[in-house]
Amino acid sequence: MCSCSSSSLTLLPYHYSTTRLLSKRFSSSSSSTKTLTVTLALDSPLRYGPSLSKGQNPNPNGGGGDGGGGGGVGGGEPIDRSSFSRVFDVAALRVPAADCSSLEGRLRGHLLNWPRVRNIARSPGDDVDPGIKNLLLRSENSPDRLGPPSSDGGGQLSPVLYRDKLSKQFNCQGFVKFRNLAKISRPKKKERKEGEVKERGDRENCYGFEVIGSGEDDEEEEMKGLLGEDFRGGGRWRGPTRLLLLDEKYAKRGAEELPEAIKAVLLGDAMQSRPSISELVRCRLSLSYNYWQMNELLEALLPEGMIVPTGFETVGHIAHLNLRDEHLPYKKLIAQVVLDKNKPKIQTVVNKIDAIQNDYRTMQLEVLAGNHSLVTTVIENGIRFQVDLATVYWSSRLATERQRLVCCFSNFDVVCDVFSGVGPLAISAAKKVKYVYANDLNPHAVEYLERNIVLNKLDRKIEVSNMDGRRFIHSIFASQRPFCVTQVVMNLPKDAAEFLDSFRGIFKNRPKDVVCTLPKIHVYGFSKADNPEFDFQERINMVLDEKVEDIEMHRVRLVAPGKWMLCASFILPKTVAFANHGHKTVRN
Ligand SMILES: C[S@@+](CC[C@H](N)C(=O)[O-])C[C@H]1O[C@@H](n2cnc3c(N)ncnc32)[C@H](O)[C@@H]1O
Repeated sequence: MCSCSSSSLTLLPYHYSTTRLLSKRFSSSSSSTKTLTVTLALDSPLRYGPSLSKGQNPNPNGGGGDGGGGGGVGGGEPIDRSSFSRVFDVAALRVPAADCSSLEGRLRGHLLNWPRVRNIARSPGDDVDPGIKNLLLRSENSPDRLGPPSSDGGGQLSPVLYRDKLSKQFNCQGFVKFRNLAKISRPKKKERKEGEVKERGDRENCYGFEVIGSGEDDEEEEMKGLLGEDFRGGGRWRGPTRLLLLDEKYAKRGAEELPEAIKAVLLGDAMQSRPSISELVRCRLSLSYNYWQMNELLEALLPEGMIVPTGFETVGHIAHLNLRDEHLPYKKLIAQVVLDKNKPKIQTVVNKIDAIQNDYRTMQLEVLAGNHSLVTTVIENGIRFQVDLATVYWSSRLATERQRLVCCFSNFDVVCDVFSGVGPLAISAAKKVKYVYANDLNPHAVEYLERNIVLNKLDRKIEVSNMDGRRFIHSIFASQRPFCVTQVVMNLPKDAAEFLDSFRGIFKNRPKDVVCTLPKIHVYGFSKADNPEFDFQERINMVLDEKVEDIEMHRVRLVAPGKWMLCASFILPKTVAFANHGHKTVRN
C-alpha cells in the first residue's frame, strides 16, 4: 500500500492517487502540482510489472458480468470478469522478424519482461509469404522501392492497375500460397480495427495487443490492405516484422529519450551503411481476467486485510478447499476463481463442511462450483484409481508415504493391508510383492477397491475382504492361507494402535519349534506430544503389553500445528505372537 510521506497523498487510496496525480504531472504546470510531482517522484509506491491497481479499466462501470456461473458474495452474483480488464500503454520497436531474437537478447534489460507476456509480439499482417517477397523484389526496379512500375518500364502504374498486375502474377504462382492476397476482398484494416483488440491465442488468451497511432498515409494503408503490414515507409519493402515490447518506463518517451542501446537499433547498422527499417510504435496491451493469477483476483475480490486462501488439495478433477470461517461468506466467489484458474484440470470445487468424524473416514463435502460429480479418477505413481469422494476416503497427501512403504517391500513379501480403503497401497504393493490381502470395513471402499484391482489388472494378486480390522487380522493369521504374511500395514492413524492387541496369540496354536516368519507391522498414529516418537511408542507398548525393541519411527507429516502423523515399523515380538492369553483390549 501507499508509503508516501506526504500527508496530502496518503489521504487518497493507492491506485487512485498514483494514476490521478501522475496524469497531473503531464498535464498541469501549476506550482502546487509541481510540488506534488516532486513528492511522487521520490516516494511513489508504483510497483513494477502489471497489477490490477495499475493500467486503465476499459469498462469502469462494469460489464454486468459475463455469466460465469458461480456465486458472488452471499452466493448469488457471478464474477464480473470484465471488471478485471486492464489496458496499458507500452512502447515497442517494430523490427525485422529475422533480427528479433538477437535484438531481444541485446535489449533484454530494456524490454517489458512481464510475467506471461512475451517480449516479442506479433501484430496482424506482420508476416508475408517469402514467395511474395521474391516476387516483389523481382518486380521492382530497385530493391528498395515499392513504387509500381508501368508495364512499358516507364512511369508508375496507378495503385489499382498495380494491384491488378500483382494479383495476376500471384495467380500464376499458385494463389493459395499468397495469403495476403485474400485481403483484396476483405474490409479495409481501419474498419476491422475499430474498437477491436486482437486476443493472443498463444498464451491462453490472457492478453491482447494493438498497435496504435501508426500514422501512415492512405495510399500506404491501401497497399497494406493488399500485402499486409510489410509495406510502409516511403514505398520501401520491409519484409516480415515483429514487435519488441519495451520496458513500461519507456511507454511515454520519445525516441530521443530512450537509452542508447535502443536508439542504436532505431538508427540502424551504420557500419554496413544500411538504413534502419526499425521504428518506434505505440501499443496498447490489454490484460483480461484470464491473465491475472488466482491470488491477484482473490486479493481484489475479498475484503481488505482478509487472508487470501491459496492452497487446495486436488483429487482427480476435484479441488478440495479447506476454508476458514471468515471465508465462508465468500465461498462461492473463491470457488469460482479456483475453478476458472485451474480449468480444465479442475472441474469441481468442494469445501470440507466438517472435520472427519465417521468410521469410514469420509468427508462431508459441499460442492461450490463446477459439476457435481464426486466420482473421479486419480493417477498416483502411474497407477489409476477410481474414487467417489462422497462415500470413500482418499488423501493424495499420503502418496509419498505409500511410495516409501512399497519401496521397503521385496518381491517375496506377502502384504496384509488391514485398512486398505480403495486400495492405493494394496494395489501399488501388488505390482511388486508376491501377494496382498486387503480389507476395509466400508462396503463402498471395497466396491471401489475391487474396481481398481480390475482396472489395474491385478485380480490374481489381491484377495479382498470387507470386515472389521480385528476380525480380519484373526482370519488372516488363524486360518491356513496359501501365503504367509510378512508385512502388515495399518493405516487408520486415529485408532490403528488400538487394534494391535489383535496380534496377541495369533501363533499360539502353532508348534513353537517350527520356524515361522514373524510379520513386520507398520502402524500409523497421531501424536501431539513434545516427543511424538516416544509418546507413540509408549502407546504401542501399552496395547501389546510388551516393551517392543527396535521400533523404527517415521514422521509422515504435520497434520495440524503440533500434531504429527507417524508410522511405527517393528517385527511383531515372538512373545506377543505366541502369547497364550487372549486379547488385552486397551481403550483410552
Ligand atoms: C485413513 S483411511 C486409509 C485408507 C487407505 N489405506 C488409504 O491410504 O487411502 C482408513 C480406512 O479404514 C477403514 N476403516 C475404519 N474403521 C475400520 C475398521 N474397524 N475395520 C476395517 N477398516 C476400517 C475406513 O473405511 C477407511 O477406508
